[in-house]
Amino acid sequence: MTMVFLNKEIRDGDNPDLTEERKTATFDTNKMAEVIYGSEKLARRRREISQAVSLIPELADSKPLPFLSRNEKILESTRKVTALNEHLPRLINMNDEDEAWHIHSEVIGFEGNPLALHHSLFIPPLVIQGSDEQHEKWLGRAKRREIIGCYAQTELGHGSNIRKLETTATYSLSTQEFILHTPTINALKWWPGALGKSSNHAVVVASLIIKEQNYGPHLFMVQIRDEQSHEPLPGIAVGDIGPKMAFNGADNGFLGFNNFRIPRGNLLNRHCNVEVDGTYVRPPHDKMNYAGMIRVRSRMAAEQGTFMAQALTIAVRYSAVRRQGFLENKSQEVKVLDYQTQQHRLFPAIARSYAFIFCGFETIQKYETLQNEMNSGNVSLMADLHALTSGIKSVVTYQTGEGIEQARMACGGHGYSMASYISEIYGCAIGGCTYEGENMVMLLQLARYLVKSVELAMRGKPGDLGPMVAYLAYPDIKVDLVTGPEAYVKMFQHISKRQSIKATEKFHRKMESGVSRDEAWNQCAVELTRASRLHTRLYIIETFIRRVDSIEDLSIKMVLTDLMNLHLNYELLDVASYALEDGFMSSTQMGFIKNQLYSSLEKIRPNAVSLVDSFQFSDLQLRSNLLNFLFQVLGRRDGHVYQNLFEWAKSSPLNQTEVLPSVTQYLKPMMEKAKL
Ligand SMILES: CCCCCCCCC/C=C/C(=O)SCCNC(=O)CCNC(=O)[C@H](O)C(C)(C)COP(=O)(O)OP(=O)(O)OC[C@H]1O[C@@H](n2cnc3c(N)ncnc32)[C@H](O)[C@@H]1OP(=O)(O)O
Ligand SMILES: Cc1cc2nc3c(=O)[nH]c(=O)nc-3n(C[C@H](O)[C@H](O)[C@H](O)COP(=O)(O)OP(=O)(O)OC[C@H]3O[C@@H](n4cnc5c(N)ncnc54)[C@H](O)[C@@H]3O)c2cc1C
Repeated sequence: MTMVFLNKEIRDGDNPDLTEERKTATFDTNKMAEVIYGSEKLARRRREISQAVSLIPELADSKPLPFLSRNEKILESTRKVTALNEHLPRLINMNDEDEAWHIHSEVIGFEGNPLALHHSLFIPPLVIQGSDEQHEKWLGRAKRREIIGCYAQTELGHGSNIRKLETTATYSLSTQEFILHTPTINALKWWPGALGKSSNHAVVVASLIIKEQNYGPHLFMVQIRDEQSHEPLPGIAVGDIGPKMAFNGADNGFLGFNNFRIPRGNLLNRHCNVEVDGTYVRPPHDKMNYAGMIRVRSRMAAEQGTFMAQALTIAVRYSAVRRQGFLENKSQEVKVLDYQTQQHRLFPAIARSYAFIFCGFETIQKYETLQNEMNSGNVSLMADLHALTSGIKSVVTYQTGEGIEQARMACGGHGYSMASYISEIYGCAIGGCTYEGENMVMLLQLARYLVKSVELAMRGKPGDLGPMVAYLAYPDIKVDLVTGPEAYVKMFQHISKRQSIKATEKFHRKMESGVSRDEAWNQCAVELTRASRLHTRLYIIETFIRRVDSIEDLSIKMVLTDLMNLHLNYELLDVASYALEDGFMSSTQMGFIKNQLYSSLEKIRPNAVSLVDSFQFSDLQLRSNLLNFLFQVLGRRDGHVYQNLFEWAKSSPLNQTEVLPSVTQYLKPMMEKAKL
């Protein structure tokens, strides 16, 4: 029997400690899910999809993944994703990217799979950069998965500095073909997901050469394997790059070309072209070929927010059933969630998860606007969005890594077991600090934009500043934090503005002292990245406040206001030294922030479990469902952790035999020898 309470999912048979938590909720988790996922329909669809998936046995893991070899992992992830594809048209709206993302993370989890990049990095550049004719030729086939593709940009020797990619695509006037070539070992493509063994096509980024002139990186559609035999085509060397920190269900690969010819029509040419006679037609923006990267980065805030939310769901539920030590009542040990230190570890990270997801909605919408504008030839929004998403991808990936690691530690010893699933989530999420632009490199991209903006403000042209950086020209007026969120924003604006100005002035001083521009930039780089982080954290705070302001349901608004206040105080405390330094913040204000922070922890405590329940991750998604497979068990919705941990241990292949060969071959002879 299911008891209906504000939190709609209280079930008989659940661990009573968790049931108790769910009863103290002051809001309805279904309603909160609507806020998290953007609408009643989206939240409901997620639940419906999870429910439907749970009824299809072949979509469950057939074996516990941590116990599998690399080959078995790839086989299993491929089995699941192909089985999923069979069911997909019945389960989701095939045109809805959110539904597709949800069902894949539900079924595949964090191991990766050979089609993940096909949908997220092969089809999108084809859509963005391909002409109508090229869509006609490849898009349908790709969408129907007649062909499998990946995105091959990074090389062994270069990832960040795309202008120095060494793979060349030389236009041959006589045959009207491009000749792809890998001139050195360093020029081998290296890292692309699903390139090694699964893909038979790739969008390849190579330097376009026409009549010995280098026109920089361009995108080409390249078939790399035979469609029948799946053997590499002559002139192609391709393979897997070996095991990684995570994503071991996917075959990240290498790729080399030996004067491999492709037709002229394989240059993705919606925005640029090479005509038959070798005339180059420029795109409307120099960095048009980088647009796909803006797209992926714009999706990373929401993506990473949900990664962290999954780790926190596991850690918070576990913290409510784990009892250890005493507070006042010496007859019963307390839930570890009652310790202030535990709350301080987990609750600010919950707030960040919400903040990143809300911020993610805004960036995805901004990207969609950019895409529409680009389609009609307007590229004026590109620079702003490039700067914004560069900062956001860097800050959210780093803070998500911190949050997931705290979630792991908050689970004590069991957090270190793969039964927690947290290490797998961490391995996947932390890759985000590197892929789609190494974080420092991307922070420095945003810094270029901030420096230019400060220079505009200094030249007395504040009117030329975009809305995102208008605050750089605001006067400094002291604020009283008691007055609420707006005062926090103003305090943060002051801190961010001051750091941007300080870094810019330092940069100018260096140049004035005779140091070259590039060298001066490098000597200020740490200060510049600090400016970028502050600017981005300010932006995230503002999106959180905007989202909470827009909510009508009072019970939801109240708990999200608590969460937002926690976020504001936690973030400001973290950067307070910047404002204490110039006296903009007083030590009294600092004390106020700390007290507010501790009081937010207390306010959130009764809602903690329901705040993570609201993400509505299924046990399958958290790999906590022991019914389908003996797999990770710590974040189970029903809270029955201990008996399932024991089952998990029993399922270890090591326990399938009492005496291991390691004992018979080595330990026993050693002990026997010692007895002689
Ligand atoms: C379940 C789990 C699932 C999870 C599934 C996980 C899957 C993971 C898949 C991963 C895929 C990948 O990693 S794919 C590979 C991704 N690779 C990257 O992201 C590479 C990062 N590097 C870059 O983007 C570039 O090289 C960059 C750093 C920007 C430098 O480029 P350049 O040298 O050409 O440019 P610069 O000289 O520095 O700058 C020149 C100007 O161009 C502007 N500029 C630069 N990029 C711009 C852009 N995109 N849009 C607009 N403008 C741009 C700058 O602001 C400058 O403007 P001014 O200031 O006005 O001059
Ligand atoms: C899980 C995963 C999946 C990936 N998938 C793909 C894929 O599908 N397709 C693809 O093409 N690529 C992929 N990549 C590659 C990825 O995009 C690159 O690794 C990434 O862009 C970083 O580039 P790099 O390896 O050259 O790092 P480097 O640039 O070599 O970074 C090394 C260090 O140098 C520093 N550094 C470099 N340049 C500067 C600078 N200008 N200023 C200051 N510091 C600097 C960095 O901050 C870093 O600390 C993937 C990578 C991973 C980890």
